[in-house]
Amino acid sequence: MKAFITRIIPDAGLQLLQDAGITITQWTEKRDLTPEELINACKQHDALLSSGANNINAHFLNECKHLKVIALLSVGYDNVDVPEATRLNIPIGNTPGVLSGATADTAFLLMLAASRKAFYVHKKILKGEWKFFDPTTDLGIELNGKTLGIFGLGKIGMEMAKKCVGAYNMKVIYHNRQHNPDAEKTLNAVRVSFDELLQQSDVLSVHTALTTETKGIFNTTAFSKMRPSSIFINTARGAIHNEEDLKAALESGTIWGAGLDVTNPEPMQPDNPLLNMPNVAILPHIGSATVDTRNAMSVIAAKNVIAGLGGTRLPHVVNPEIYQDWNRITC
Ligand SMILES: NC(=O)c1ccc[n+]([C@@H]2O[C@H](COP(=O)([O-])OP(=O)(O)OC[C@H]3O[C@@H](n4cnc5c(N)ncnc54)[C@H](O)[C@@H]3O)[C@@H](O)[C@H]2O)c1
Ligand SMILES: O=C(O)[C@H](O)CO
Repeated sequence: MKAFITRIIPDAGLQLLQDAGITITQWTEKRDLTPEELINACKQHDALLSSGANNINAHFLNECKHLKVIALLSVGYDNVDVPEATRLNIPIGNTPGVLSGATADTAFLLMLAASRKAFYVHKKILKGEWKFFDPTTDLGIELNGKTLGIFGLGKIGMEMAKKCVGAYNMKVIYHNRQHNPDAEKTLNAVRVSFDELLQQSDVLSVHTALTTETKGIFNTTAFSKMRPSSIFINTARGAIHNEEDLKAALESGTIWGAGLDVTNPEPMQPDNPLLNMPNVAILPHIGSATVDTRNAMSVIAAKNVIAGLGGTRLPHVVNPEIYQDWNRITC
């Protein structure tokens, strides 16, 4: 059995695949594969282990319907046409849970960096302007006792909420499809409507998946309901906010600041004005990028590949409905 891997992954995952007797090809170039290159590579393999950068759309899936499994090295799967994969009986695996702490750390880092204009004043040092800290424009704001609003209180949102309560005794409100009884019990979190989340948050942190419902939901209308002193954080997916509307809200003082680990499109271009705004902190989608977390993700992804190639249920499957009728699985 042969697996194609679209980026360099940690040895922990590679070792598991090799121990299972799977022949591996890894894409090691510093650029992403083109769609055609990905299809051509997958035609020679039985399984795909994919970074979030690949567009697993209906065209790809129909060209590569022989694949026994597609294991993502991510928890998000908005880059995959899941209904089409399900129709073609291709199990899709992801890596939930193990990256929640690291991604919440990234949201926390961005919150703090935006609140103290840290990236902006750091750039002043690089420009030889250490002495020119301007108390009329460069002062930050504090977070102690402020209200944290979480949009999408799942695994990562919960980790972010815990950190903010622990560090700054922040009050937690959230907007979610369902109640989160754990957060309500342990953090006194209060579930609110979307409008209340916008109106009451001092820091609003986005932790939902990108779906048709959440795409572009943070637009001019949403920003106009937020507090002028508020900070918008997005570590989920760039397309959940409208970048032009965010820029306008920051320029006009409709909101105070922003921290982004995800942009739309990615990569963000170096001349993007957001990169030079004082109250904005931007990172290049590094949410899960720690040695420990990437090791753990590679192990889950490898286990998903091994299960898929063995014709058994993936430990972490996005489309479990394909297992409703086991006879439909072709091994
Ligand atoms: N920056 C990064 O590197 C990075 C790393 C990991 C995950 N992510 C993103 O974070 C997302 C969340 O990951 P998670 O593990 O916390 O997922 P999760 O499923 O545990 O949590 C998502 C929560 O959002 C809620 N939700 C979904 N749609 C909603 C809607 N329309 N309105 C309100 N709530 C809604 C869900 O009910 C759930 O509670 C992923 O889908 C991924 O896109 C980014
Ligand atoms: O969804 C995820 O896990 C991250 O964004 C990594 O791509």
